[in-house]
Amino acid sequence: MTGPRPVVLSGPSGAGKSTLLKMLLKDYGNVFGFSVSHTTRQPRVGEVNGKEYHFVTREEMQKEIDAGEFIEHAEFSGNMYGTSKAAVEAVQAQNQICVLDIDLQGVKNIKKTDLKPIYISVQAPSVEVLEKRLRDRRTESEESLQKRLNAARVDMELSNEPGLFDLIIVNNDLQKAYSELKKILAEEIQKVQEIKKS
Ligand SMILES: Nc1nc2c(ncn2[C@@H]2O[C@H](COP(=O)(O)OP(=O)(O)O)[C@@H](O)[C@H]2O)c(=O)[nH]1
Ligand SMILES: Nc1ncnc2c1ncn2[C@@H]1O[C@H](COP(=O)(O)OP(=O)(O)O)[C@@H](O)[C@H]1O
Repeated sequence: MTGPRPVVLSGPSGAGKSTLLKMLLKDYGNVFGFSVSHTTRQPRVGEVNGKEYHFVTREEMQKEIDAGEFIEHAEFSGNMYGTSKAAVEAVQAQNQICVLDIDLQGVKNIKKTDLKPIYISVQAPSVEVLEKRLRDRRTESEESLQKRLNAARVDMELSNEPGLFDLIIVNNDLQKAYSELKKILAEEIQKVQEIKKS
């Protein structure tokens, strides 16, 4: 049996992907499972190894990439990020909808695989709003913030490419954005809930 379709959440750093994902996992904890990526960036305060990310060194990650253990990987803002085969398989083994939070390079590389997810881009209403959200989040140094804003400008432009995403959510009002997200996922959520009931 083929499991439920995975979901890709992409979009600039600070657009609200993790916030929306947390809401989904809170409301449908049994239906969705997060694909825990690997990264070489430092953990933020409150982040737990194995939960938000597998925090690894560049050497460790390169070794696993060379061993063919990754579906995709990319360099973002001076760090490596990647989705291991094991991360996706762990979620699929539970018959859950696998959610991947990946950048645009990841989206392009996932398109070359047979994963066939629903592609969703989460965008902020403007670069100015994005900058304010990132500053208020207080997770980034000034250097890291500027790198993210530069990447965001590129993301905002390239994400409009026709056919790249199934849906672009402009996250202005959080509840509205969440409703849009739930709406596009409704059919898939229902399928999983029915399987779990039977
Ligand atoms: N290609 C790819 N991108 C990833 C992966 N994991 C996270 N990212 C992206 O890396 C970027 C930075 O993520 P992070 O450092 O957590 O910062 P945040 O998005 O500001 O919370 C975001 O655009 C994520 O979507 C991955 O496994 N592969
Ligand atoms: N609609 C919104 N309005 C105001 N602030 C928001 C909204 N959505 C998210 N935020 C805040 O913006 C910051 C960035 O959101 P986050 O989910 O961390 O983004 P991402 O995961 O895309 O990097 C967080 O501090 C979050 O609480």
